[in-house]
Amino acid sequence: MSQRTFTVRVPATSANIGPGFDVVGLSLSLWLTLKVTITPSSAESPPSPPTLSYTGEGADEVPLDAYKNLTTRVALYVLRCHGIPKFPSNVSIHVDNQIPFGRGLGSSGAAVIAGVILGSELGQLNLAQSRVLDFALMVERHPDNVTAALVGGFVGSYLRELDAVATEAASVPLSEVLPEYPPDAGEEWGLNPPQPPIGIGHYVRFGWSRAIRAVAIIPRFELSTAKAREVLPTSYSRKDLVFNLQRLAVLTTALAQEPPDPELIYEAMKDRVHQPYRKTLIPGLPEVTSNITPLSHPGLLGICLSGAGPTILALATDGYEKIAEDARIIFREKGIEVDWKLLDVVGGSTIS
Ligand SMILES: Nc1ncnc2c1ncn2[C@@H]1O[C@H](COP(=O)(O)OP(=O)(O)O)[C@@H](O)[C@H]1O
Ligand SMILES: N[C@@H](CCOP(=O)(O)O)C(=O)O
Repeated sequence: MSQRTFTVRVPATSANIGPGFDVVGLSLSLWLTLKVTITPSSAESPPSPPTLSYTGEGADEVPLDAYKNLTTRVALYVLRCHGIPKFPSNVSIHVDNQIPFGRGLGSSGAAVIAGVILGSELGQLNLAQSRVLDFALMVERHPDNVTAALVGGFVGSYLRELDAVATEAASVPLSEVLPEYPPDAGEEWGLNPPQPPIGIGHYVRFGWSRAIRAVAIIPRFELSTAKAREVLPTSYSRKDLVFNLQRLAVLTTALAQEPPDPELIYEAMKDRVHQPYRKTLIPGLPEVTSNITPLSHPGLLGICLSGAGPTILALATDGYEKIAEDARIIFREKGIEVDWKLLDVVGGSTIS
């Protein structure tokens, strides 16, 4: 048997786009890339556990132990669900990552999608795209990032209502889906991990005007998505829900129109479901989103928190640098330094 190599690429994502909390996501031109080599065992190359190397964003903090790293733990979960108790021998994985951790640009969603695809490739399982999504949704329970990272573009998704048995399978604690440590010497994990119900996630890809680019203004601090979800209320007023539903309905079509209409989009990117609560964690958020407008910044269409933050996403057709530099000034007044990147909407995950 000869050496096998393949490459998995998964894009960054920006979820919510204002009113679409846990519903819409946009794939953006920063990539998580895995280069995988599987060398057949031989006298010169005896079986060995997977080796991981890592460059780019998060290189100084990401675990390189395959039983601790999110991507490889997800891959192992997929393998175990298919009756394969461990990684194949002699797998080496080099990860190059452009997606900053904990900034609201979908780094964990990308790592999860990469892990499911990795598991499918290592086990030669040939998982269909919808099944990849099912596995990803067992780990990352909101569909917006993982769906956009998998299929690419501007995407809306929902989770199917599950029957009682499937609900139980899908509500297993993550620690059981992804046990963190290898089994003790001489033992193997059982082959009965919770299987994802079939067809959990459903999505549709919206149109996207080719004129629109994304300015990501990225504060130099991390905010975990879990922490940014803890501050959200468990119930909302009808007024606030209607506010968001009205805007989301308009936004999904407005971002496909040529030319895009800033007056329509700026208002349609406002939100009352998550951003008002997250401002306590992101000093400067309300000032940036209310002081940078299409009137003050020609070319701007709309501005919102990217995912759970702290990154700010500005959609624009021009004036990118002024938008970013003025946001920098506002954040600096709050003692926060930022980096910014001009990004494009890209296609989804690939294996080559
Ligand atoms: N490429 C990666 N490999 C391994 N773990 C990752 C990778 N990307 C993200 N993670 C994990 O996900 C965490 C960030 O997830 P999260 O808080 O949801 O923020 P984000 O908005 O970046 O998705 C990181 O601290 C790290 O533990
Ligand atoms: N809808 C989620 C999206 C989280 O995205 P991330 O990129 O911050 O992980 C939320 O707003 O909590």
